[in-house]
Order: sequence, then C-alpha cells, then structure tokens
Amino acid sequence: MPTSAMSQESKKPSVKKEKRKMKERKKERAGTVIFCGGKGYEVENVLGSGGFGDVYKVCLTKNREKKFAMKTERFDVLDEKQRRMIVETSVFEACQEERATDKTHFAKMVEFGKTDEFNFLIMEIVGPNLFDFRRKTMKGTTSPRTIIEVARQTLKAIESLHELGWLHRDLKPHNFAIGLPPRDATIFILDFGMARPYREKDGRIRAPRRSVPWKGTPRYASARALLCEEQSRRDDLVSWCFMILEYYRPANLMWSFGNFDKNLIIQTKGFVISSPEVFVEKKQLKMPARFAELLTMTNALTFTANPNYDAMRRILDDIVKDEKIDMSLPIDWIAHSPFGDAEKDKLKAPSDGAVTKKDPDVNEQTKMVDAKRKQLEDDMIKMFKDAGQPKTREEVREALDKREEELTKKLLRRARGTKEDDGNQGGKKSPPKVDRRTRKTNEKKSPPKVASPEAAKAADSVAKDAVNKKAFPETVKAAAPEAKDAANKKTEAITAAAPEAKDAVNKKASPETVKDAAPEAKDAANKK
Ligand SMILES: Nc1ncnc2c1ncn2[C@@H]1O[C@H](COP(=O)(O)OP(=O)(O)OP(=O)(O)O)[C@@H](O)[C@H]1O
Repeated sequence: MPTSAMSQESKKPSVKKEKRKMKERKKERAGTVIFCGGKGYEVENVLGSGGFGDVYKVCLTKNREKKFAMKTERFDVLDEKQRRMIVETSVFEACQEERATDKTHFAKMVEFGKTDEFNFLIMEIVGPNLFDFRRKTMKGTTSPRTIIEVARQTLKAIESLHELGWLHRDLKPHNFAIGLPPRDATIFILDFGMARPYREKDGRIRAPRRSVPWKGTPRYASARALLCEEQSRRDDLVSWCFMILEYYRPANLMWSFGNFDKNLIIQTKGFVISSPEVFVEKKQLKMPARFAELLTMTNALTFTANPNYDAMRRILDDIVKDEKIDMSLPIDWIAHSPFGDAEKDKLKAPSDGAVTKKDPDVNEQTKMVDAKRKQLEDDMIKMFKDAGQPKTREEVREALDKREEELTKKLLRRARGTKEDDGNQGGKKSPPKVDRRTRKTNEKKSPPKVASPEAAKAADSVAKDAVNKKAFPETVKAAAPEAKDAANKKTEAITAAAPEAKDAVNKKASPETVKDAAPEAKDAANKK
C-alpha cells in the first residue's frame, strides 16, 4: 500500500533542488508591463515564489498608487502548469459568484490571462504569509492568544472554501497571509492551484478515485493523502490540525525532524491523529489538553461526512477558558506589526536578487500608452465642452475606466472557452454547489467561466489593442454615451441651422461615428 506513495514521493525533487530551480527560474524585471483588461500592470518586485512561478507586486501604470499581486506560472516549469492556474481562477470565480459564502478570507481576483512565457493572475495584494511572519518577525514564536486567532480564522477560511464546494489540498502556513492595513487583522487563504471540487453538479459527493496523483506538502499532508488516496474535507482539516500543532511546538510534527522514512511518517501521522494521548504521555506532543479532542474529532470524520466546524470552534473556545488566554491582548501581527516602514521595505524587497532594473523599452511603451490615454481624455473633455456639457478630467477618466472595464469584461466573457480536466470536473466544470438554490442559479449560466489559454490570449490581445489606441474609437464609443447624446443634440441643433452641416451628418450617419461627425457639423455651422 505505501509503495505508491513511496514511488510518488521518491520522484519528488529534493527541497534543495526545488529551491535551486526557483532561484534559477527567469524572473520578470522591475518595470515590465503586462497588459490585461485594457490596463497596464507594472512589475515592482517579487513577493513570493512557489514551485511553478513567482508572485510579484505590481502597480497600475495609470495609477501607481494602486497595487496588486500578480501570480505567474511559467510554461517552462511543469507539464501541469496550465491546469493549476485555471483551477485557481475557477476557485476565485466561484468565490466571486457565490453570494451566500463569507468572503472575508479571500483575496479578490482582478484579471487573468497569459503572455508568451507564463499564465498570470492579478489579485488583491495581501501581506506576508503566516510562515514568513512567524519566522522573520516573530523569530519562530507565537503567543497563545495569536494561536487561537490563527486557528479560528484559518478554520473559518477553510469552512468558506468547503462551502463553495472546493477542497484546498495544500493547507500550510505559507498558504495563509495577513491582510494589508486596514485589513491587517484578517487572515487570507491563498494558492488554490491544487484545489479540487468535491461535489458533483447535483450536489452529491464525488466518488473517490482508486488512485490519485500525489498532491500537497508532505509535512502537513494527511496520512491518507500521502498514501495517494482521494482527499476529502477531512484531509484539509487534518492538515489544519498539523498546522496548529506546529504553532504549539514545531517538534509536534515529529516526522519533520530526524530519520523518518515514508512508511514511518505515514504511520506516525495516523497515530498522532487517532491516539494523541499516547504521544502526550510520552511528552512527544505539547498542546492544550483539549486540542486532543480536535484531533480525534477530525479523525472520526468519514470521507463524505460534513465536518462540524461549529463544534470545532467550541473546542477552541474551551481551550481559551482552560488555558485562561486573555483574548483582549493584541494579536502578534498587530502588536509587532510587519508594516512599519523599515520592516515593510524588508518584507517587500526583492527576495532573491531578481527585479532590479527597469527595461527601457517598457518605459517607452508605458510612456506611449500614457500619452495616448491623455490625448483621448483631452479629446473627450473637448467633446463634452463643445456639446455644452463640460466635464472635469476626473469625471472623464472615471467614465473611461468604467467603460473600459465593461468592454474588457465583455471581451473576456466572449473569449472564454472550455478547459482541460485534471480530474477536476474538466471542460464541463462549474464549481459544485452546496444548496439547491445555488445550483439553480448556476445551471442558468451556460458558458464555462474560465478561459482556455488561447482564449485568454485572444482576449488579452484585444484588450491590449484597446490600450494601444487601435481600438480607442471603439472605446470612446463605448465610453461616452453621454458625450454621444450631447453631441447628437448639439448636432441636431446645428444641422437645423445649416444644410451643409446636415450633409456632413448624413455622410456620417451611424451612431458610432457621431463623434467624428460632430466636428464637421460644427465646422459647417461655423462657416455658416
Ligand atoms: N495576493 C498576494 N499578495 C501578496 N503576496 C502573495 C499573494 N499571493 C501569494 N503571495 C505570496 O507568494 C507566495 C507564493 O504564492 P502561492 O503559494 O500562491 O504560489 P505557488 O506557486 O502556488 O506556491 P507553491 O508552489 O509553494 O504552492 C505566498 O506564500 C505569499 O507569500
């Protein structure tokens, strides 16, 4: 039985090799601009690196104060590459569509697309992950009050994800992060690259496959996951238990230290979950006595069982009482904020030497786009003024932004195709639904929501065109219905007074060209 796990495990590259690969992997340079959704996103620095790509801090070229995180997935890294990000965007979309779910612990996805070298996903930026915060800012320590806070918030985040119908399958402190001020009291759940829906469309739990490719992080994975068995909500909760146990004492995850072979790791994990008292007695587990109840409760879950998250929270409340934890104390990342100026710079600094210089070509490109955008704004301001309805630059910008966004969304929707299956319900995939009401709502939405890479590329290039002014007349058309109305009215008035103007308008009769027609009409009127 353990052989499959072992063979899978033995194929896994060593941690050292992984790290070297991460370091060697090509990084985007500061100043590189990625165009998507009619906007330019400029790379500032690396925020984090994973096995398949890097996460960058980016800013909007036209509003540099607006920061986002851009996760990339390089095509030269792994065969599985495209599927991971497609799966990830599916989770974000499910989250954004599902009104009933508590979204407190999810970052917002803003855009996704691909370049010639990588898939990318642009999302709300958050702060350091829990692993880095504990290691760098807290020097490996965590207050009991903070452990409870971490346990409560991460459990809630997992519950919300499960409510959406998805399993995470790679829960660990690296995949939870602190929010940026003013949401710095909130923990965010990250990295849905290994997620999988656990329900069929009709709401039934999906039947387990006989064997499953290895997914996850050995330190936090459940024994069943290491045995390449199908995972369920229970396995996410086992990983959560290990994560919290590690907060109480890193050595609680005894398999991460010393010479444990694969079989022994699997056996020990099974024992810790099923009979924690044995390890407590031997002083191999250090945790509040009540935490054992959480372990046994999780262990008792069957593959299809609905976890009782409320009961789990009550046990956490009992721990607070038993251990006399003062919950009025500030949590560690508020008391030792990583967001002081010096610390902030340290956390956001390029992590491994990449991203240092600006690319001159990109600077030129950005300047050109900015200049074109300004020209467009000037044209529109003039148009509104001429039409007798003057508008400020801010108002024009807002209208343009809004329309560009709508246009891009429309283009993306049109361009979205089907996606591959990685055992994640494939091309037909729409995230499984939790209740009947939700199912009905989703059944109405026929086209699949996630772009095939080709479709994403097509959509991206159209969006890019829009930015590069090729499509600007179209954007103007879409962007300024008010201006068009005003121009129409003005044109009517002018044409009434000027037959030449009427001719000009007739020549340009389509509503799309009213903008072009108006100056001619005006000229004619002026002549008159
Ligand atoms: N929205 C975000 N804002 C700020 N930092 C982020 C964001 N998303 C991810 N990060 C940082 O980047 C790191 C890697 O992100 P993530 O885990 O999503 O990438 P990954 O390639 O899937 O990693 P892995 O291969 O380890 O699973 C995170 O640990 C976090 O520190």
